[in-house]
Amino acid sequence: MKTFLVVNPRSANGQTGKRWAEISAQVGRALGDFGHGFTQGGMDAARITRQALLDGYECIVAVGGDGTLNEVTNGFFEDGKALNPNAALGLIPRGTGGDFRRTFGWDLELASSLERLRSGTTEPFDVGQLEFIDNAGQPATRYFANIASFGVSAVVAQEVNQSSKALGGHLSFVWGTLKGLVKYSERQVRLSVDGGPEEVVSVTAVAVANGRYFGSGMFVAPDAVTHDGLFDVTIWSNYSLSDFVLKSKGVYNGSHVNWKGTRRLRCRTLRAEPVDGGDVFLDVDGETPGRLPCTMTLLPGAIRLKVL
Ligand SMILES: Nc1ncnc2c1ncn2[C@@H]1O[C@H](COP(=O)(O)OP(=O)(O)OP(=O)(O)O)[C@@H](O)[C@H]1O
Repeated sequence: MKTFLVVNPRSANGQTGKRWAEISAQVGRALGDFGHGFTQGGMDAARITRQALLDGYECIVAVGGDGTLNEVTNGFFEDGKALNPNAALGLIPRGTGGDFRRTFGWDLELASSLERLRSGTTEPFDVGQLEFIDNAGQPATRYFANIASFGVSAVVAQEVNQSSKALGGHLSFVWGTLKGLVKYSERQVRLSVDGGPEEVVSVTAVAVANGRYFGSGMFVAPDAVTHDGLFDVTIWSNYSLSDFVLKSKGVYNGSHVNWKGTRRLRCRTLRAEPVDGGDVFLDVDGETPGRLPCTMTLLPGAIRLKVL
């Protein structure tokens, strides 16, 4: 498989760029010839990915955090269709949050990533398609690899992305979660799943999950599978700052699914709009591109994923 690496030099707090000579030498020893491009800013990874696929590369590897993985995933699609459904997405995780890799139990060691990339194994990979209102107020489409959510999670993501993440992934998110919960007030949102009847739910956060973790290790969708053709949706209602502080362990070990305010369902599409017309923001694989109303649609096995 012709391999191309999309490298975010700023990921892992700039360590990826600083250590690139060393990383690329190891990649070359493991894979032989490979192409690569450095990202320069927002959505650059998608542009580079699209070009690499058009140039005939069959395996595109995101070298960065969940944000880079999201942008690379976006680059696999044009006009709602995969450019090459047989092309594979790979990951050399270099992020601070690292939620996507946790679903698969992948560590941060370069040697284990290279073992995955060297193996010929791929599996079908479901991708989420999100139609929403972007930060400029325009209708937009974005794809997601891991989890799209709305409610307090987006306020937390905004807090975390504005910080330097110098505390490291976990502490940055714990601090961001506390600040987000102080700022956020519960919102009423009209939901409809798989085109069924509308229902108004009280939203602390709603996570529409392909993978299992968000918020730097919160085990929000413990049973999600990235090739089962379904979103796992977790709805958190009427949780307060004190719930999260006093019972935070449950969010990280998955036992929150048994709490009174947690509800779960599975679906292929979900539509959401705020009841009172105010802004409810979105968190898409850790980025905050806009707000509701939105429609999320699962594209089953839309591309392939490099696994061991
Ligand atoms: N050259 C660059 N300079 C500054 N920002 C960049 C550059 N290239 C990409 N970006 C931005 O970096 C963000 C993605 O960062 P990424 O997720 O890879 O790393 P991270 O923040 O360390 O990890 P994580 O998301 O897992 O916490 C995106 O918002 C992207 O637009």
